[in-house]
Amino acid sequence: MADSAQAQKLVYLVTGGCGFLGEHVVRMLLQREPRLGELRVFDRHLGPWLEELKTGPVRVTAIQGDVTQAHEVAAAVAGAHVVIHTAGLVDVFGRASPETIHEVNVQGTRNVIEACVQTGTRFLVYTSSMEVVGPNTKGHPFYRGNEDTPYEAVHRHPYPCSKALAEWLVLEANGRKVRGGLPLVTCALRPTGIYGEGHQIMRDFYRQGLRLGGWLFRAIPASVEHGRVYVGNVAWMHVLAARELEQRAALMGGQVYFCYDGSPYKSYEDFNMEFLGPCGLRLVGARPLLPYWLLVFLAALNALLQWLLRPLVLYAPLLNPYTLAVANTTFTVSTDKAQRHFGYEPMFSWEDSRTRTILWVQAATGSAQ
Ligand SMILES: NC(=O)C1=CN([C@@H]2O[C@H](COP(=O)(O)OP(=O)(O)OC[C@H]3O[C@@H](n4cnc5c(N)ncnc54)[C@H](O)[C@@H]3O)[C@@H](O)[C@H]2O)C=CC1
Ligand SMILES: C[C@H](CCCC(C)(C)O)[C@H]1CC[C@H]2[C@@H]3[C@H](O)CC4=CC(=O)CC[C@]4(C)[C@H]3CC[C@]12C
Repeated sequence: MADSAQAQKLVYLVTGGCGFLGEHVVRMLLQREPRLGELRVFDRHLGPWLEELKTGPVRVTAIQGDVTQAHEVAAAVAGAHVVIHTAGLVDVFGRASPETIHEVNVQGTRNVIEACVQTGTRFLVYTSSMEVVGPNTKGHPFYRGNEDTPYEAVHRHPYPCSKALAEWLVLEANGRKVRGGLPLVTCALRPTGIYGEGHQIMRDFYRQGLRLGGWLFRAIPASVEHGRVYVGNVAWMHVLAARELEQRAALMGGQVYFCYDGSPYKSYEDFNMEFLGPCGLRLVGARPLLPYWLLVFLAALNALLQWLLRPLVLYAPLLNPYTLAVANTTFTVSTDKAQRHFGYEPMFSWEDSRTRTILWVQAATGSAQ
């Protein structure tokens, strides 16, 4: 990546490259990174769609592996110029144990950092989350906040705890000497709730609506705003950050960036209706149909049932005390830090993002009208 080697082809590694975000990062790199010579896609579960990418001009190497296994990570990282670490266990529903979440998100990230240090890879972009900041357990609103907005970040749930610790590890590793003696340069990107093609929870809401005869029932007041960002823009931000890390190492190294775009500020449910509405669903109620205390009770009941049934069956509904608290607490970002530090502008307008997502929901659910 030095001046004398402008034409040098680079090796990128994307961990979690077959996930919702990871697939978009992989495709974005292939479309928008002209210096890409080889793209390594590392995931526990490889997607069949990778095969079609292997016929293009860039060498695409699919690596089935587990980030919790240090030797597998080190083998994948060896010889890579840049690592984009998106692999993670995204679980706020109690499907996995706290230990497993920690193992994948924290130990997995530690393994990636150590592999960079041991093998001489200098540039690491980490997919963090808004959840490392909040919403906190006290339900304090974070209204149009930026990376410097003071906020009492208090974590109890295993997922935000693990993301916060992993992010800290990544930022703390900035400046460590890698093999060969040069410094590691790291940064962390913090998406808010990501939406777009491949968003499984959106599909779950659609199916839930169908089961209820095409109706969804408002549970959260429309005044509670929830930050959302389109997956294509999050992917683009990763690609740009990775590209600029060397030239702007002093500015970007050790920094965090919220992921943002022109998506409107709305409640979680009203935002989802931007896509589910055109697919035939209706949201009933200008105000929540159930009193909040009843939702709290139902969420607690779900948590109790999950605990009681665990020896027999996995019961993991969308509503639990944690998801209710997140959905019911305003958390929106307003920042231009990524633009100032590495020239990020959203690649997709809100209209494009909306259209693409609607087309995906329609195709994924066979709901085109
Ligand atoms: N979905 C969202 O709204 C947000 C996600 N994030 C972060 O973005 C990243 C990607 O999330 P999504 O794409 O939504 O999740 P996802 O579950 O679709 O993708 C995660 C990928 O990581 C892989 N993976 C999981 N455990 C692994 C392991 N032990 N070894 C190797 N690969 C493993 C999975 O197979 C999957 O392909 C995660 O780090 C998550 O914390 C951050 C903010 C919001
Ligand atoms: C599933 C929740 C909505 C259910 C509300 C109910 C039961 C009342 O209808 C989702 C509300 C907010 C979501 C989370 C948020 O977008 C932030 C996230 C960031 C991440 O890093 C991972 C995903 C998530 C925790 C996301 C998960 C679903 C919600 C809790």
